[in-house]
Amino acid sequence: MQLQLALDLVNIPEAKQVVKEVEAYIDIVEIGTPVVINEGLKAVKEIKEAFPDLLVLADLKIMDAGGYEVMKASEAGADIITVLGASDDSTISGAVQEARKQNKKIMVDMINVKNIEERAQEIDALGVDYICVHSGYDHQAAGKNSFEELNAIKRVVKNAKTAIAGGIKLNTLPEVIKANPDLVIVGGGITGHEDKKSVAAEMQKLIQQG
Ligand SMILES: O=C(CO)[C@H](O)[C@H](O)COP(=O)(O)O
Repeated sequence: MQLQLALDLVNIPEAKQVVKEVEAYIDIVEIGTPVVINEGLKAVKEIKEAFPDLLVLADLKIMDAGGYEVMKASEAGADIITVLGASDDSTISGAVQEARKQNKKIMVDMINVKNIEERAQEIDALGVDYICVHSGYDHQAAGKNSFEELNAIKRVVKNAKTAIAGGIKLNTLPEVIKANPDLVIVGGGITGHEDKKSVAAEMQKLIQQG
């Protein structure tokens, strides 16, 4: 099981500072959608250049033109790029095709997908690398999480790795670990703390203990 740090509410210098603090305890660093909106793919490029040994995920949440957008994120240095599960199969296939050409990986974000098991099965057959259940900020504000959805996709996904994101904190991580996803994505659960290093270290320790 791997740990991904999601950076959403920072500019590029702040992002570099946070990654420097926790890099020993994370496997993947995510340049979140708000960072890409504010700073562009330059944020991906600068983080990859500063931390070449970390995998960098560009959370573009692609909804259309999958091939083209994956190509642009790949040029910026992204190792993994996100596409929305709600998008058309042709968009997801286009993204996968381009990712194969560029030696990159595709994560499908299932945010707001209703028929989660059926859609996860269809998406798994398209050859994506990760399928991620995700309670976005607006769902989190309504007190929701994706723990049940993780169990649901784990029942049907045969090829892709599974991931979970959305409001995961140190106190809820043990429940997530029990469901055994391949990847746990944490944003505010790390970045919201003064001592980010200790929280990331504790999370990595819990993950290693299984
Ligand atoms: O993609 C996102 C929001 O759309 C976030 O990166 C993801 O939800 C993880 O952040 P947090 O742990 O703070 O919820």
